Amino acid sequence: MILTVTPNPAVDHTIHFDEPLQTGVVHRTDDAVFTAGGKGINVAKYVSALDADATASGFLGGHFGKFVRDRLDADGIASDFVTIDADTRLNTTVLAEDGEYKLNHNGPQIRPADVDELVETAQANEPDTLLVGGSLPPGMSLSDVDRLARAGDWKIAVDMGGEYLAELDADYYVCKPNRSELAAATGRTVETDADAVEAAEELHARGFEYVLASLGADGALLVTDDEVLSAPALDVEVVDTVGAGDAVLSGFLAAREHGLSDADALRMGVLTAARVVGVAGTRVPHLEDVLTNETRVEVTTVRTR
Ligand SMILES: O=P(O)(O)OC[C@@]1(O)O[C@H](CO)[C@@H](O)[C@@H]1O
Repeated sequence: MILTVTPNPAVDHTIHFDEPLQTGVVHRTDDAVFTAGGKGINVAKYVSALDADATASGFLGGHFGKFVRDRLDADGIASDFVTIDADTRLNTTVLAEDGEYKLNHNGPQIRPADVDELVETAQANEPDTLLVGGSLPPGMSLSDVDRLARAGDWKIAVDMGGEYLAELDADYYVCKPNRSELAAATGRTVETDADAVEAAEELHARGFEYVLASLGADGALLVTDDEVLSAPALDVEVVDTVGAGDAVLSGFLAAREHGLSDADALRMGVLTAARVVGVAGTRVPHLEDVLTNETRVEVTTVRTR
């Protein structure tokens, strides 16, 4: 079972305008979607849709926390959250004619006792893989993530910003940086595919067993102990890119739960992301047939190591 820990969940509010945004103007629309979000929660939703066993955990509080909990229940996603006194946040994505605006709140204050309860919750669930996804709310530090990593006999995956990846200390199974997170984690400039490979290999050398880099329209890379694999992105219509990186990691983790190879896990990541970018916000698209019925993505070996 995969336990996904989202320290900083959110109600994701995705709102669409057919015009460019302007200051001093009231823009109005009928097109708004509210979903339960936060990177770990998205992974729980996508992994469950990929027929792997997942439970969502983390901190929830207030009305938005109740919304997230109720939505997960309604969608049949197992959950085991720590209830906090402060309010879970609301994150807004504005899709306008002039682009995609992402507005994220830093989140509620977490107390040391909340972290203790989270560690106990993780231990009680006895997952074989524990994923920590997304930003850390005020009051929670990277040493708390290392503590979670060491608190049980599980493989630990992280879907966190590059500035976090640079500082983590425990032994990690997999991390999933995007291009800018690769740059932030390594201090390198990451523009070309070759730059991405070198930065991902540097992270692997720092102790991540797998580095799964999501590169948007350029697909994804997987660095393993033995090789560097690459998979192109599918050419699909993009509604928005929210949750795309979470989808790449979800495909990878679900494939590992199903006992698939490294190449198939990378392929499943890219195929899952191709479906997720086609729906608004972090809604879950149809994913059951992702590996069997989809055009096969050709995975190539960039280099053996
Ligand atoms: O502020 P964070 O924790 O870095 O990111 C949170 C978030 O933007 O990421 C998800 C998409 O990946 C959304 O569901 C959510 O709103």
